[in-house]
Amino acid sequence: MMRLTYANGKDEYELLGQLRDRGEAVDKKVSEAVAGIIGDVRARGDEALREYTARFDGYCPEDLEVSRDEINDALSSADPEYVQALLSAQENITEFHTRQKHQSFVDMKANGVILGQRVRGLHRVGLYVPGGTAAYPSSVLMNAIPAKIAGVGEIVMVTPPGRDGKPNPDILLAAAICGVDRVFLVGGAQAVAALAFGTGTVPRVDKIVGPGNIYVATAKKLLYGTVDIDMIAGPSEILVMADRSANPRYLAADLLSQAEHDPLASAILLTTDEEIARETIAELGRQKAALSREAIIDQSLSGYGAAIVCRSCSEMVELANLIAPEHLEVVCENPMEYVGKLDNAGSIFLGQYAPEPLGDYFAGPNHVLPTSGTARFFSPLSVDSFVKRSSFIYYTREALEEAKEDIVRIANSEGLSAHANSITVRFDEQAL
Ligand SMILES: NC(=O)c1ccc[n+]([C@@H]2O[C@H](COP(=O)([O-])OP(=O)(O)OC[C@H]3O[C@@H](n4cnc5c(N)ncnc54)[C@H](O)[C@@H]3O)[C@@H](O)[C@H]2O)c1
Ligand SMILES: N[C@H](CO)Cc1c[nH]c[nH+]1
Ligand SMILES: [Zn+2]
Repeated sequence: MMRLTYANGKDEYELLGQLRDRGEAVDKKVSEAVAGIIGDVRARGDEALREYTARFDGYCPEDLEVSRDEINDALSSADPEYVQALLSAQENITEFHTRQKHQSFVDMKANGVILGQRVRGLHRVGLYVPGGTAAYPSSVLMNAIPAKIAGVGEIVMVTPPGRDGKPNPDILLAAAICGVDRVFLVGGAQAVAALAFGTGTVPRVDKIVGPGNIYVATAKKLLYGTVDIDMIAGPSEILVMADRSANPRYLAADLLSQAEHDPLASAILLTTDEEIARETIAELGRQKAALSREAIIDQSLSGYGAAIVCRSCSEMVELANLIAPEHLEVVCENPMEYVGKLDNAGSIFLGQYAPEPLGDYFAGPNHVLPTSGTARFFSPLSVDSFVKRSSFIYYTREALEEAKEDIVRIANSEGLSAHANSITVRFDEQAL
């Protein structure tokens, strides 16, 4: 295995370690500050929420909730072609996620026993949408659509106000399209705390989803348990596997698409062909100079980028499974052959015409994916992320009597005589 660097000189395994650490960076100072904000919002509710909004966002709107009229206006005043693009994306995302839906079931056995599982949407979910340049309408779709399909009772969105105290119109538009129920202009750790505890204004939710900066992510981590959370999404990642059939121009474009997200984003090329590696590196230089986010791209490529020349396709597969990337492109001949071998990736893009941004915006699968190597054990955001299951059991007297001895034996082996008694009391007058 040989490594051609975009800009630095680390070996493959040092790079892997760094990719994981990015997602785990816990800043003690930030944790302390966030714990303080959480405690304050819990104790003082809206008063604290307003104070932090004014301090961190520079302005606190009189009414923290965006009115229904304002949400509807975002839809009526938007560019119709943009609305149509979002509606087309919505259709694909809805179709894909509908396939994920699990039904409740009831199993009625011949002896009168009834067993079942009820699947229901969470009652109320909070959707965090970042402010600033990373406010992505597409992320509103990716969070709200599976929540709707799951049957969530109410979707409450929070997003920081802009410096003018107003919401981002594209975010409001996406909220209107997806049927988000309520929108509040609050952000940061204080918004997460408000959703977790409820304040006079912001209602308490069962689960908080959506990405955010270090303050938001730390608040979600600290409040997990008080409220459920989706995941802590770290900086974006793309890993591309390419053989000699690949086009370096496309490879570079796809790597840059994720590098532009964040200075901590990672863009790595694995290839069996040294010439492809060299040409892709040349293309990266040429294309990035023409893009608007060159400074971010430079930091991302030099910090967490690499082109690695592998001895074989199976070595590429081995390395891909080790890295467990958020996005994995397979730009090889017969890409379908790889699907069953790639165990650790958030989302896999197959062939020359499935570039990563297709998944970010349009194809249908979710773009909220595990990062920093957590694709080893986490899955993409899905309808399952928004449901709760309860099982139920009905037994007849006869069925319980038949099971009695087995249950009592197991209870006694655990030394739990009250458990055993709860069974025998129903059949034995002499029991307690
Ligand atoms: N993985 C994904 O899919 C994805 C998508 C979109 C955005 N993101 C990430 O979301 C993040 C967005 O960050 P952002 O800052 O633009 O928006 P944000 O909404 O996450 O954070 C803004 C809030 O941070 C708080 N804050 C700022 N400085 C603070 C301080 N000193 N102390 C306490 N609180 C403070 C403020 O309350 C402010 O409202 C980026 O890191 C981006 O990479 C990830
Ligand atoms: N690629 C991002 C997740 O890593 C999601 C996104 C939103 N908009 C564009 N891209
Ligand atoms: Zn993206």
